[in-house]
Amino acid sequence: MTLEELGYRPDLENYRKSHNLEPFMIGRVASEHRERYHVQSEQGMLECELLGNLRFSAESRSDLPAVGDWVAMSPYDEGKALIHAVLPRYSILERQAVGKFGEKQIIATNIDVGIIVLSVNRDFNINRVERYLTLCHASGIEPMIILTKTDLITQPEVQQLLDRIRTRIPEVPLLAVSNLSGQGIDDLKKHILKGKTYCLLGSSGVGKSSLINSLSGEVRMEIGEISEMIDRGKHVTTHRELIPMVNGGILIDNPGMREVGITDGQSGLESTFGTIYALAGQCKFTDCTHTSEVGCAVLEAVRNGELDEQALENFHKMERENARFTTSIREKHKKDKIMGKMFKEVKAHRKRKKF
Ligand SMILES: Nc1nc2c(ncn2[C@@H]2O[C@H](COP(=O)(O)OP(=O)(O)OP(=O)(O)O)[C@@H](O)[C@H]2O)c(=O)[nH]1
Ligand SMILES: [Zn+2]
Repeated sequence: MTLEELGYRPDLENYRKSHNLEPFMIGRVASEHRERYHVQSEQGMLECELLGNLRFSAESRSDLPAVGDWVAMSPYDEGKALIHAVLPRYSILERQAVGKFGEKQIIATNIDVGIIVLSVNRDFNINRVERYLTLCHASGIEPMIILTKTDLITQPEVQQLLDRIRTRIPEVPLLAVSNLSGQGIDDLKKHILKGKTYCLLGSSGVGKSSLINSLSGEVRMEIGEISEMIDRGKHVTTHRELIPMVNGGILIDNPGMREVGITDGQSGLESTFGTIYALAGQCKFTDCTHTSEVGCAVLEAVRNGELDEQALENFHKMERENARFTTSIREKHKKDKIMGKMFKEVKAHRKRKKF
């Protein structure tokens, strides 16, 4: 695969040139496991480790390579290379780190489009779509919405559901498909573009794996598993999370991606709830919370049917979660600072006492 086919862009090449990275080989991280990486390059899949310098200069885990990253490498053995640098990311999908309150964990980077998936049956839930939408907006990812399993209901019913989504979310591309009958799949394929990177966001069981099969550019036994010739011709199966799609698109699918979204504190509310923010400008009080105030333009819009009440409820809920998350980050930074100060004092004390 050429770098362009992997999604390489002119701005990345410019960065490479202006930062003396021309002698290095460029590749894209396809999987990561305990600081060992599989990197897709024009020479095939390489097994990579970090150059010591890169690890020691990293201030946090997010400075280390993640799936989707473009990296500069130097090969040192057949099929092996050292990673020297991570090129700048144009989008980052992250979530609150499990068990570490207030800390973030990168799931994947350099994604162009987030395909938000919901199905016509049990999973039909516009609040959840708004959550994924907010996540996309906060991450620098362009959203699109796919309603799946349309074969389970009649065409007018499908249209009704699409209309319900449309009234709440007016501007995001919206399509309906069935993985079973294939209806709408050709239309969806037209939205997949060469060199663009996609990810699928949605609850378990909405049909993400089936969509990957429908949109996958190659015949595969099991998604993400491929055989590669590495280690001097030894044939091994590696887990790969950059999946070729139709028309030359690239799909990132990794375990973290399947868990992202629902409880993550993220900003980006302004983009998802643009209508509410616009209305808020007309509220009587500048610090209006849009809950019970007199002269609240948002509540007025709900009363006269301009704004969906559920959208406002969802907004309030997400806003509260976001506030909690922001507070926990602030507390963590404060704690880190206190710990740092204590550490310094102990060091100075030891120096004075010479032990
Ligand atoms: N009727 C119908 N069933 C579908 C369609 N797409 C997927 N399914 C079924 O829905 C179930 C879940 O589909 P998956 O593709 O595994 O869903 P998923 O989102 O990948 O689920 P996770 O792997 O748990 O995240 C399977 O039994 C599929 O056969 C569809 O368009 N129509
Ligand atoms: Zn208000």
